[in-house]
This record gives sequence, C-alpha cells and structure tokens, in this order.
Amino acid sequence: MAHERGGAARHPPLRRHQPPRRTRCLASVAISAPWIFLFAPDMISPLLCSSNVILLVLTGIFQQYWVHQVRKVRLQGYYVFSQKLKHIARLPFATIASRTALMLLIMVCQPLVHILSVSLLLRIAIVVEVTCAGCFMGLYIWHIHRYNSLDGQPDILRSLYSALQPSNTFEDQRYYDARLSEQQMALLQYQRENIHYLSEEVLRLQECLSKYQRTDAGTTPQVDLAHLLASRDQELRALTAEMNQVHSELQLARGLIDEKDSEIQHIRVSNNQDNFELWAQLWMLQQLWLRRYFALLIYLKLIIEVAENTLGGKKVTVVFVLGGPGSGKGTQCANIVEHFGFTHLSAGDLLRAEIKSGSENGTMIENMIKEGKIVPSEVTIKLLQEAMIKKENDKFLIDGFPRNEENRAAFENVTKISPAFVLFFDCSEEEMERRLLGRNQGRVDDNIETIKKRFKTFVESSLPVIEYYNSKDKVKKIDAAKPIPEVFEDVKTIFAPYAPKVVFHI
Ligand SMILES: Nc1ncnc2c1ncn2[C@@H]1O[C@H](COP(=O)(O)OP(=O)(O)OP(=O)(O)O)[C@@H](O)[C@H]1O
Ligand SMILES: O=c1ccn([C@@H]2O[C@H](COP(=O)(O)O)[C@@H](O)[C@H]2O)c(=O)[nH]1
Repeated sequence: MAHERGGAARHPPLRRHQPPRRTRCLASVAISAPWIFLFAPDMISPLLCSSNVILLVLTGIFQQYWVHQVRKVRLQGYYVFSQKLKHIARLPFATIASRTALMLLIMVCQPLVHILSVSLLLRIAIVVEVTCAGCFMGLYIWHIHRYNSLDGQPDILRSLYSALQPSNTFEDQRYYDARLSEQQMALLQYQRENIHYLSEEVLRLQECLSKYQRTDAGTTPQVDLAHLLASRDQELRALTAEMNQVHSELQLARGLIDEKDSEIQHIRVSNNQDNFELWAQLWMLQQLWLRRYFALLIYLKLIIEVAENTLGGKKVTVVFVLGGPGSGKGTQCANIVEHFGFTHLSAGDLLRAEIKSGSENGTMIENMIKEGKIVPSEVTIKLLQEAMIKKENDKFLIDGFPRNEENRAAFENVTKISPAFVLFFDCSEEEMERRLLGRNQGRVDDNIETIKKRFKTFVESSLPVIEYYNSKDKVKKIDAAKPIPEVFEDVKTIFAPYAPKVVFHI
C-alpha cells in the first residue's frame, strides 16, 4: 500500500501556475494610468476604478480556477496541504475586492477628501493592491512549487478520521464542523459498503452458528454429528476459496495500479488530468479490495475459531492423558474428575464396552487388545465423539488416546479439536509391570505376554505422539513412580487453573 501511495506522491499531477498575462497587463495599465492619461486628468479616476473592477472580475475567474486546482490536490489525498492552499488561493481576490471597494469609496467621498488628491489616493490604493495581490500569488506559486517537489504520503485517511473525531482545538473544531470533502464522502461510502458487507458476513456466521446450537433443553443435541462436521468443513473450504479469489483480485488491482503509476509519471510531463482521475479510481478500488480482503481474513479467523474445539455447539476443553500401561492414568483421572469436574473418557474402557455390546467390531477389537495392538482410528474416534456428545460437560480427560501418530492426526482432522495440554505419566517398565500384574481386574491383556507387547507398542507408537506434543510445548510430565497421593499433588498443581470457581451465596 505504502508503495502505491508513495508512487503517487512522487508524481504529483499539478503543474506550476503563472498569473495570466492579461492580469499583469491590466495591473501595469492601472499603475501607469495617471501618466498615460496626463492629457485627460479627469479620466484618470474613472479609468482606474473601471480597470480595477475588470481586474476584480478576472481575479474572481482566476480564483475559481485555483479553487478547482486545490480541490484536485485534496482529491489526491493531501488534505492538510489543500487546506493551506485554499486560504492562499482566496487572498488575491479578497485583496482586490477590498481595494476596489476602497477606491469606489474614495470616488464617492471625493468632495470630502482634502488631505491628498483623489488621483494620488487611488494610485496609492492600486499600488498597495497590486503589491499585496502579487505577494499572495507568489505565495500560491511557491506553495505549488513545494507541492510538486513533495515526497510525503497523502494524508487522506487522517483527514477522513479526524473529521469524525471531535477535537478541542479551534482549528480542528472548525474542520470537524465543516462539510466533508467529496473524497471523504467517497471513503465514507466505501466504509459503509464494507460495514454492510461485514454485517452480511456476520449474519451468515450467525446462521452457521445457529446450526451448532442445541434445539432443546435435553442432553442430546439434535444435530447429527457427521452432518455437523461435514457442513463445517464445507464452510471452511468455501471460505478459503473465496478468500483466495479475493486475494487474486487484489493482486490484479495492485498490478493495475502499478501499471497506472508509470502512466502517471507520463501525466507529469503531459499534464493529462484524465489519467490522474483513473489513478484515483484505481487507488480507491485497491482500498476497497484491501478492506474486503481484511474483512474476509477476520471472517475466516472467526470461522476457524468457531470450528475449532467445538462439539455439538459448545466449546470444549480436552486434555489427553498419556503414559505407559499401568502408569496410573485411570487412577489419577478418577481424582481429577472428583476435584476438577472433568469427564473421564478412557479409550480402552470404551473399546471394552464396545466388545461387551456385541457390536460387529467386537471381535476385531478384542483380538487387537489381546495382541496389545492399536485399534483403527475411525473406530476409537467415533466412540470418543459419541461419548463426548452424550455428556453435558465441556471438560474432558481422554485417557489412553491418541496411541499413535495416525490416531492423533485423524482425531484433530475429524473433530477439529486440539488438546489444551497432554498429561504424561512417566513410569519405569518394571514398576508398570508390577502394577499391571497386581491389578487383578480380570482384563484379558493383563498377562506378562501381552504386557510385553503393550510396552513395545507404547515405545514404538505412543512415545512419538508425546514427543510431537512436546515439540508444541503442550506436554506436562508427571513422575508417576511416586505413591498415588504424591502423584495427585503434582496433578493438582497442573489442574489448578481448571478448579471450579467458588460461589458465595448470601
Ligand atoms: N502411583 C501409584 N503407585 C502404586 N500403584 C498405583 C499407582 N497408580 C496406580 N496404581 C495401581 O496400578 C494399577 C494400574 O493403575 P491404572 O489402572 O490407573 O493404570 P493405567 O495407566 O490406567 O493402566 P492402563 O493403561 O492399562 O489402563 C492399579 O491397580 C492401581 O491401583
Ligand atoms: O486408543 C486406544 C486405546 C486402547 N486401545 C487398545 O486397548 C488396550 C487397552 O487400553 P488401556 O488404555 O490400557 O485400557 C490397548 O492395549 C489397545 O490394544 C487402542 O487400540 N486404542
């Protein structure tokens, strides 16, 4: 952006303006009138007055032209500069107008004027007038010259916003009260369009959100999970495509502006104002696209925020509890549930329940567990999603999952949920083996043969997952070899931010 604007600033469109030759002629005639008309002294005063009136008319016309030029400077975005020029452009006309009035007054009051001759007074008036008008014209020309060598940035945005912000200074207050320039109006119009566009996007977003809302007060959301996730994915894809399109259109606009920039360089030589108008239009177009682009980025961020860590219309907090078999995950999860109000979802327990339910996957799952192998991701993820949706809670401990990289990636892709952190129970194999053999819960995999296989799977497949989250700074490691209460003391420190808030009842 700065580049384009800078480009424009390097090639200002105005050329240096000289006072018209006619004005100078009239001024010289006016000054030399008393000598030219020596043969007819009575003609001097009326002639001086009438030539001054002509000069006044011409300055008026000339002022119109200057004001038009000042407007162009303002349209280019140099608001502060144009404000300065605006006052200077009016000074020559004001000077000549006041002197003409003075001259007419002298003429009218002729019989009362005794100190100096009328002709002398008129000449003094006209010399003062021409000197002042000349000075002001010079000042204007000097400013134009300064403008042409100006290398600053247009201050249009400042001017736009300053007009909308009340100020204490008198100058700013006047500006605040003054009518907005056309350029400001145009920019405001664009802002309005963008606001309109954004509100449409917000409506769309609200519509998307409403799909995630629960439709009754019951515990089961009415939205079909698969449909919900699929539509959310589709929305994300559509939005990304739209953003890419806008981005390419933005590039196109930028390309055009660059092209026009070089044409504007030509304008400086040829003084072709039409191309400047084109540049101004392109600049505005680019502004529009930029605003739209950023609006879309914000929208995309919102969508991603909505999509992430959301399930059945609620934002969820998920903690993965990982560690070797027998490291004490289940034992500590029970404590966390009691103290911190989490819902405990053990992937192993869900799989065992699935076997018991007599599902078609039952035999496959049972065989995998006996072999200490990892059940396919889609089976486990489906069970976890269903369990999460069924529960009212929004804080979940997912125990013993993900067990490998594939589990992890599939879960994040399908659910768009990433864990707040990973609680890792670190324990030696000897200690874990001792605990598992002493667990005595009748589990088919708590035998030395399967235990060895489970250890192998843990080292080969599950440890890389922990390493992955560690690289993301998400792992909170616990020394699980300590006695149960001591381990829980460490766990409590980690979960302190999740402690339920104390409510005071009066
Ligand atoms: N810190 C501890 N010290 C001693 N024994 C413990 C400790 N933590 C748990 N145990 C015991 O070890 C056995 C295994 O514990 P637990 O079921 O919690 O482990 P786990 O990590 O969930 O195992 P798995 O992954 O096989 O489900 C249990 O009998 C439990 O009482
Ligand atoms: O995500 C998972 C979780 C578990 N399994 C299988 O179940 C057993 C027992 O799991 P525990 O967590 O020890 O209760 C495990 O050895 C795996 O075979 C799984 O495949 N995927």
